[in-house]
Amino acid sequence: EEVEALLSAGEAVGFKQSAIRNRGTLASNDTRRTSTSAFLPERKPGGRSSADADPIERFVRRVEEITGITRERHERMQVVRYEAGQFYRPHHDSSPFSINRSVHNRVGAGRILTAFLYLSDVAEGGRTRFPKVPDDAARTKKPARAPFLSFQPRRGTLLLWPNALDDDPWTNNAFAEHEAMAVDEGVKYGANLWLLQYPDALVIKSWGLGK
Ligand SMILES: O=C(O)CCC(=O)C(=O)O
Ligand SMILES: [Fe+2]
Repeated sequence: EEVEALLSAGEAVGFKQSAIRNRGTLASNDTRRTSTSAFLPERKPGGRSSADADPIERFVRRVEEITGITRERHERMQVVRYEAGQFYRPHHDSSPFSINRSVHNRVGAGRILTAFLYLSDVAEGGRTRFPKVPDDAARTKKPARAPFLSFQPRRGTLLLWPNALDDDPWTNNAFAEHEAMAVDEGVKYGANLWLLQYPDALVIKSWGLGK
């Protein structure tokens, strides 16, 4: 039900060519990311709807419980869509924050955790792969293949990973680099919920996403 609700919310907003940040400025048509995406409306901290009536509300509460990070520090959810052949090359979800730590004005900065929910099964391709994390189990089974950690999308499965270092939240965890491999067949959907070091209000404002 949560998956269905997130898919319809994405459809309602409409999927657009995903933008990507290049040294702080937004660039679409980037060859590193060919998928489309939709940012869902902000979930107001004061405006908690009933979890019984709102499956997205149930999902958000579960993420709050699991991570201990409440919605003031959630970015707007982003639903992503990949058709066959589409991908997102290796990247880090959190921007480097060294330019001016005192002003939280760069979108994508301070994304300390990523919660990524698969909204569809993908039969072939479309894996989420962490090219800096050796996967010893996979290497033992298939020495020639899959030496790095990767996941096949399964509808309803949540991946949660740390983008920052525990003892220095402004420094990127290099192992958190990841990519969405090209989908071979079918359509892949997922939802990003980025959990922030600071409340999201300033980010939304500076990126022009808010009212
Ligand atoms: O689609 C995936 O498997 C990962 C998506 C992703 O990395 C992102 O949207 O930042
Ligand atoms: Fe990502």
